[in-house]
Amino acid sequence: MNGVSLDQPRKTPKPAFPPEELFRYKDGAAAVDFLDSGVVGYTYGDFVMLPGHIYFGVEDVSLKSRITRKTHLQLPLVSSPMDTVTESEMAINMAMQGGIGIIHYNNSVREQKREVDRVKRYENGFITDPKTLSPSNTVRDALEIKHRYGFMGIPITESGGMNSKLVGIVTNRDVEFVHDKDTPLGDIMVTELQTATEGCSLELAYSILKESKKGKLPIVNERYELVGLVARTDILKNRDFPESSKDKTGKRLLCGASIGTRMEDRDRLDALVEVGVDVIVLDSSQGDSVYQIDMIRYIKNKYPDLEIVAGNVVTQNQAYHLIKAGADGIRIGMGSGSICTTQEVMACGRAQATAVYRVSKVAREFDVPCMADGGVSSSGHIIKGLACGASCVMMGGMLAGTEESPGEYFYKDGVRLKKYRGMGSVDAMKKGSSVRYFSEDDRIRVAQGVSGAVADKGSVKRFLPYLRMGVKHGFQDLGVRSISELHDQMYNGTLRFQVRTPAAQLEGNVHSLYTYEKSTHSG
Ligand SMILES: NC(=O)C1=CN([C@@H]2O[C@H](COP(=O)(O)OP(=O)(O)OC[C@H]3O[C@@H](n4cnc5c(N)ncnc54)[C@H](O)[C@@H]3O)[C@@H](O)[C@H]2O)C=CC1
Ligand SMILES: O=c1[nH]c(=O)c2[nH+]cn([C@@H]3O[C@H](COP(=O)(O)O)[C@@H](O)[C@H]3O)c2[nH]1
Ligand SMILES: [K+]
Repeated sequence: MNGVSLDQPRKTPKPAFPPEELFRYKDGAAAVDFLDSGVVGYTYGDFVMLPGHIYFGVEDVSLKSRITRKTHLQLPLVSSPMDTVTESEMAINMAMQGGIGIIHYNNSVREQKREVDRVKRYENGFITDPKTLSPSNTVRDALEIKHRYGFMGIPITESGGMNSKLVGIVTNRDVEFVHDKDTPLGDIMVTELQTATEGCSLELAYSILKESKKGKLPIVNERYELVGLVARTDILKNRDFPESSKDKTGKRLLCGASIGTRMEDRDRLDALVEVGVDVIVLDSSQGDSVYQIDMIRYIKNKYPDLEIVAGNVVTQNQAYHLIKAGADGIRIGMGSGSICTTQEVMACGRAQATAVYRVSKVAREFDVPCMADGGVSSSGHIIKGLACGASCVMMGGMLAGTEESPGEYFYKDGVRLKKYRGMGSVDAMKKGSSVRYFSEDDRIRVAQGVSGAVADKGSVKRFLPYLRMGVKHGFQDLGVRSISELHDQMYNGTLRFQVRTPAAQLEGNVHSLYTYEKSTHSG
């Protein structure tokens, strides 16, 4: 043993034992021993992984991964293309934290295009919809904004709105000692303004701010109309996202979007490509169809560089067909989602852990990354999805109750909730997806999902870092420092699993308590 004193920091992470000692005993089972079974399907709750040897800190764990052959992520998390989960706000925040969001298509082409465009144009630091006032607004109005939103530094424009001529700025200092709250802002606003022109880089905007020692820098177009604002405090915030997912330009956030496999989806595709979509997800519960194969070939022919995630699949043959057609990523899951009734209604699907294991094994032969989609309700499930061979994990229900998901919060029985529905629920079909479900003469609607509600989860700005940390701790316990190491250990049998009996599953959860509180994340 290479003795290292306890209070000395370990500079280069190194196990305390050589490999033959580290893995001396074959305890538990290899993935192949149970997940390869053609008879029984297992899912995340059915098993646990046995701990490995810790020889590095959580900060040494890297969660870098891929969603397609060429699309890299810093965090292996993806938000599902559902109309109660992913629009631009979710996608921006997913990408800022190193993951990616897939904009749903239960909307018009114009709406979906606009959402993707918002993500692609987003630049952290540039405020595109700042609160503005006009010269005839009063000090009271300015104080009201400060009271409500907690900030000062309000651009004053002729009309009081954006895209109107900039005439001044009002800061804390200007209103602080004004006794008459009815004083018009036009009387006290600062009119000698330091501005930057539309299209300037964030670096330039920040250097102007630093030099001028101002708090806010209005951005104007060639007609001196206000088009944005840069805040000094964002310089600091900007440093909080060094790991965001960027496209080939290195500047814009990554963004995905889903489409279907009908003729009209080709127009949708063109619109999305126009605004720079990075990943197209072909959204179907049963991906192995001639429709999807035609669509993959069509896309690869028209846009050879556009990355495609095909699916959904749960068998090796399904995956093989889509990979042969040209898929760059595979999405796995049929009936495992929290809102899914597919297995019940269609009698088709597969238990998720077995599906992920079997499909990923084939996709690995072709170097095509897999996404484990659905059935995730804890950080442990994310770790298990990755341990079964997935390169990233897609979530719907986990993210639906966050501030960044579409929809408003409401209260039921004193609990703050947000609506969450399956894309195959009657509710969602009524909104638009019914065209995908029924031919014109088909009057009978067969729903494949339900509509419900999930509890408030706060902001993904806090929730994703919590999930990231939970996953990193899991990797540390397993003794693996990266997803590729996890996969290597799983395939070569070093990573050990164990199936849990129903009693063991109960034991592994909270039990025997009269009451308890469970917090999903701090803050
Ligand atoms: N992952 C899962 O377990 C499930 C997911 N979902 C979600 O629900 C939504 C809809 O899923 P699906 O119903 O599978 O959508 P889909 O668009 O793949 O299929 C709907 C119907 O349209 C048909 N169709 C598709 N393209 C066609 C074409 N070019 N010509 C003629 N017919 C065509 C299909 O065969 C099917 O009968 C998606 O958002 C999906 O992710 C629904 C059920 C299960
Ligand atoms: O059977 C289904 N009927 C539906 O209406 C439906 N809508 C979404 N999905 C799929 O469920 C995934 C999200 O699952 P979770 O909430 O468990 O994360 C999603 O990512 C989808 O794969 C559906 N499945
Ligand atoms: K289900």
